Amino acid sequence: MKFKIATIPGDGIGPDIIEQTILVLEKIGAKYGHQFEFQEVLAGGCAIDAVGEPLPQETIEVCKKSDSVLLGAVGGPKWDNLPGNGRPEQALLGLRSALGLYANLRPAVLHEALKDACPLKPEIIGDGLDICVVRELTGGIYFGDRGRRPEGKLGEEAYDTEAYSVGEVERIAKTAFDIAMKRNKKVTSVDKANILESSRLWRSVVNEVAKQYPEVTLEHMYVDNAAMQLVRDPKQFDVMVTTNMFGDILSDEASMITGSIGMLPSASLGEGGLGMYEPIHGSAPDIAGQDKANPIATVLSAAMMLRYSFGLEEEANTIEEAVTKVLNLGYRTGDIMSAGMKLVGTKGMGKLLIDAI
Ligand SMILES: NC(=O)c1ccc[n+]([C@@H]2O[C@H](COP(=O)([O-])OP(=O)(O)OC[C@H]3O[C@@H](n4cnc5c(N)ncnc54)[C@H](O)[C@@H]3O)[C@@H](O)[C@H]2O)c1
Ligand SMILES: CC(C)[C@H](C(=O)O)[C@@H](O)C(=O)O
Ligand SMILES: [Mg+2]
Repeated sequence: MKFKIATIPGDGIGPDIIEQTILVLEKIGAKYGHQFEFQEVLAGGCAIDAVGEPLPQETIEVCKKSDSVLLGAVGGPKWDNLPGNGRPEQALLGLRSALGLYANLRPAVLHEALKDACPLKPEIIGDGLDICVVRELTGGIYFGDRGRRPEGKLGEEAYDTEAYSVGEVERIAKTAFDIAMKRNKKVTSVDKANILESSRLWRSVVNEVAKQYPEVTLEHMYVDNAAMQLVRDPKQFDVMVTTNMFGDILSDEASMITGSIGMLPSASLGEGGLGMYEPIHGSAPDIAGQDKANPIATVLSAAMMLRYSFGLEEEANTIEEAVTKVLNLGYRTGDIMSAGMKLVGTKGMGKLLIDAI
């Protein structure tokens, strides 16, 4: 089969990890007889430098005409002093919103071979850890009214607003329950309903949606407690569903369950088949262009693309099995390195994965 993939390397380590992921996809294409057609487009800081804006219209058009989007990362210190709405990170929000990608799936799975890289105690890890964070992605405080008042005057204040509609909560709750039905049938909804009105609405809508899923156990948890419980007893979680900002923070925390933020992939999905796939980490300016970045989170995001956008389950499994195989052989990038293991760079890890496929 033939698939069109828009690629957005972006900034920092983005080009390093996307290069390896494209090579992995090409290998999958050769093995299974698929043709992946890649079209690279600009977004983020590199787009600001090239054309003066973080998200050129052409990028949105190319993404909309593609079968899916593969993104590296955007942002970096070079653009840190730009005003909020001109920053590289706005490209991400613009893409998520323009493509209607309201559901962000962030699976945190600890590979058996990486138990040593996980900072949690062996008795907490037990026989392994596997949590799926379902993050609402096109609403909440990221997209609410914001500004300064009175602008530029003495005593100026700044504000950001969190707002959620019933429909927005309903659809992300359904996504979470559907995923839980295919996993261990437990949903933990994370909010701050002891303070926020938007969270009180969130909680009541999640309770309503839960009635359609009698087999799933629903639990509500305040976000501060959830942050603590993720470290104290992560095994209590199966699917965690939460707001845009809480999901951003909790998924970085959950990434340590996997051993490193360089291991955690994501899929951003909407109503149609078009999805955007990206690692949850950022552009890691401290290691950019040094052949040090772990490409596995991006490679695993490509596996999610094959599964969710293209329906290529076997091909997705092949990528995931290749990751497991290479880790079992003892190869590690710096972020997941531990005693006695073999250190490789971004390119070396990419080559090992391709050979394993
Ligand atoms: N999706 C995205 O494009 C995205 C996500 C998060 C942050 N950002 C942006 O990235 C920039 C840097 O942000 P930050 O430093 O807060 O977060 P970051 O995720 O880029 O880096 C945090 C730490 O994790 C390490 N790290 C991240 N990915 C890694 C990988 N694949 N392999 C090995 N180590 C890795 C980095 O070296 C750094 O020490 C900022 O401009 C931020 O806005 C972009
Ligand atoms: C860079 C930033 C806008 C982005 C977010 O907060 O959504 C990132 O942290 C992520 O997790 O994808
Ligand atoms: Mg984040």
